[in-house]
Amino acid sequence: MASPQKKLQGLVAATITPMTENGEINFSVIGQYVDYLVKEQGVKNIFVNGTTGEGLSLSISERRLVAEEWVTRGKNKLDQVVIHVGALSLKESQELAQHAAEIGADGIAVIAPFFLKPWTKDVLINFLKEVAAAAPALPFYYYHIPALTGVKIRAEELLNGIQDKIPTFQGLKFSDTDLLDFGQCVDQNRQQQFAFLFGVDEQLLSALVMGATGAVGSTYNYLGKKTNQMLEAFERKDFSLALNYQFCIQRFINFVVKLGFGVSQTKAIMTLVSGIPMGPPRLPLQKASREFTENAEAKLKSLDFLSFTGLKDGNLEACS
Ligand SMILES: CC(=O)N[C@@H]([C@@H](O)[C@H](O)[C@H](O)CO)[C@@H](O)CC(=O)C(=O)O
Repeated sequence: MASPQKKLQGLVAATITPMTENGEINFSVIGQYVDYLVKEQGVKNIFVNGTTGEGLSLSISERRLVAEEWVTRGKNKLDQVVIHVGALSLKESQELAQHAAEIGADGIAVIAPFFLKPWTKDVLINFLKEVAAAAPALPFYYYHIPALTGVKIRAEELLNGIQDKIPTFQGLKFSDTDLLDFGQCVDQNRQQQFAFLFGVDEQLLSALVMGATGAVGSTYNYLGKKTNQMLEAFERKDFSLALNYQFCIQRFINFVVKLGFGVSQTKAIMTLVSGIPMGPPRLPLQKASREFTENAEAKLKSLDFLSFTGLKDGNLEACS
């Protein structure tokens, strides 16, 4: 089992769950997917069964199998595999947490239950604590994504004294645009060694300034290399170059957001960029349209984000 002291940092790809055309999980491409992330994108951490992975649309047995496959295929290749084990049922969440520990995952993350919701910090902490206790040797991350869960308890409030209640608490995955809340999470916990993982890829540079120690996101599946260049520029304090990279990434995200962007579109883009078939999403999501994919491809080419395009000369938007 992985050491709880190993801090999760840098880019973490929120993995897609590959599916076949008839909606079954396509386990056969996960090994290839690991190699692609490591070799082509320079991304060595993954976040499995989260939003991008359609974790809440999978059955519990599917989630167990997907987690197992990523851990097995990632062995000696990936640095860390974090499994999202959030569920509406505390029992299911605990089962998944225990399973993650058994298979040798490096950490677990949990979202707030979003149907019958916790309305106060203390109730949410009690839920998270019960899940974390099912995997007492695994680092625990709270996955804050209020726009999707509808649970608006501020992360700053939640983090106040959290390690007294959840000794394995190791960090926050913050998928929200409230940089006041995020900044205060960092500022008020400077004495702790928490990981502060930002989850809004198009705003990562601002979060780095606020003290983010890493990032979890869908675009790191196919823009990991570009984003790593931004992280390197930031690390070297070349802020102007870092901003160039962020703007370039924003140009792409802004473009696809206007077309309608979500998990289905992420699957289509990843298939296009990596050549690995990600398949359709599961209902209630709908497959991305052909028109979306064609437009996204043209934009990727114009930004020189597709390594095989060879269009450099004509490419006005390409980043430095
Ligand atoms: C709402 C959503 O899906 N947000 C993404 C972002 O990576 C997002 O796709 C990106 O910032 C583009 O908007 C991640 O925060 C989700 C994520 O990390 C996950 O799949 O668990």
